[in-house]
Amino acid sequence: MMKKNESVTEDCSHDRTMTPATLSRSTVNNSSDICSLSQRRSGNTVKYAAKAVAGVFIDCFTPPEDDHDHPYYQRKRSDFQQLKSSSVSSGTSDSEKKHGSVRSDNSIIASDLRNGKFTMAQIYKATRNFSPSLRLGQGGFGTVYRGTLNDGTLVAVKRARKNDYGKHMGSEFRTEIQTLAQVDHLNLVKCYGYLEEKDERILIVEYVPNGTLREHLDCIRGEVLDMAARLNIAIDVAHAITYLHMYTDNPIIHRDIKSSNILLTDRCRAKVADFGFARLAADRDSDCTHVSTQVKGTAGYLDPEYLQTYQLTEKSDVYSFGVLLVELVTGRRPIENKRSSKERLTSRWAMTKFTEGNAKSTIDPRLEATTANAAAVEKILELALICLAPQRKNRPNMQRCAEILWSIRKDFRELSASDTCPISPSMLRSNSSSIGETTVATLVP
Ligand SMILES: Nc1ncnc2c1ncn2[C@@H]1O[C@H](COP(=O)(O)OP(=O)(O)OP(=O)(O)O)[C@@H](O)[C@H]1O
Repeated sequence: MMKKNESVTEDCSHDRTMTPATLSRSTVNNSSDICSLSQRRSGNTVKYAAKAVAGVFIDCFTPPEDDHDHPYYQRKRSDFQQLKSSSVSSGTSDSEKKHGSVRSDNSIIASDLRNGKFTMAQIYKATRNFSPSLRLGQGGFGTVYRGTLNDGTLVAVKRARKNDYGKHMGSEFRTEIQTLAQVDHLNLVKCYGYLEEKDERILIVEYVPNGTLREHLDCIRGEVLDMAARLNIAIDVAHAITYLHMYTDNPIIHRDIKSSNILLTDRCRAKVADFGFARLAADRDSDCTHVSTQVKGTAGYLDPEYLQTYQLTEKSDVYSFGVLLVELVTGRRPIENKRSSKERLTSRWAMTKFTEGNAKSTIDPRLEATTANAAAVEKILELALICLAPQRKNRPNMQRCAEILWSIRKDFRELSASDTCPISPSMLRSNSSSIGETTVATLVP
């Protein structure tokens, strides 16, 4: 029996190693983000402010530990039983047996995917031979295409890159499948099926039509997201991560929460994608509080305590979520290399401004200057501050984040309804808190 705090050291031999490709996408293993850690260390007054604030707030944010019965979260796993029980490694050579009842005309419908009754020929048909015109994007795993099934269902077909790192890509593929097979939530991208055939590895997931959150914040897609949409997105993501942490068979740590992994629907609701790095957390029922593992994630989003200790808990996702909240407020990327050194690390910059009582200077200039927006920004940054607490014990859990965001959205809606005047200067200077009983202004040196 493992003692509390004893780490579970897992076999990381299958983990993706650092490659020029992964580095160029800012996805790091270990050392490259140590640098940003030391940057964060130097002169980081925000950390100490965060620590102080988080310390005081800890009581307010101590979650009901065993509240797994929140009515919002429903478990619906039955659809995925087949997926789960299927063997990922089956059928590279025994294709005939595996795909015995594949449709002769190479057509394909959604239930075929779930039942594993499909072949590469059908995938070629659905993607028109992986037509470049259907290419949706490229990531660490490979290239993503839009596909159309015979019943009209649109799907995203993720085709693993074939290269020297095949072995590692294969492990990433399996990680993604095993994780996806467990989850079923409105705010998580659904997995429809997967296929391993010869050197092809194909994952077919729900098609989410409206690009990534990052594309929207960069204004290369759609209209500017207003504050109401940003709050909805934050809440959707909080629900998705809460589900992963609390309502799956085994808790799942996403490990790569970031704006480019948040896909948007036509109505700008969020679905969290890309479980390639996901790691099953320590079993809820065991005494173990963390898993020890090679550091993975994306620069700018990585939990400093995880970087130092290699110990992964759900609170690492909470930290990344804090970075995401700052992105939603500021519109900036977590690391902005072209800015002055004070502004390069967006979270540090925004938290410093917030604790100085100058949250207004961090607001995305594309957002309208209204009192409702200004008030929401104050409260979102306040939540970000505790999510970004250097020590995980001082961070709220995701369920608590969702609750706080509900309350921020409620206040925002009420204020918006009566919001006809632009922001008053005194409002922008105010740094008072509505989270918990305590006023942040009184805690900041
Ligand atoms: N389910 C989907 N529906 C629609 N488009 C998608 C879907 N999944 C991915 N995409 C598109 O394909 C691109 C690449 O996705 P992918 O998940 O492979 O990598 P990524 O998340 O961008 O990068 P990384 O591998 O570094 O996390 C995305 O940026 C998005 O534009």
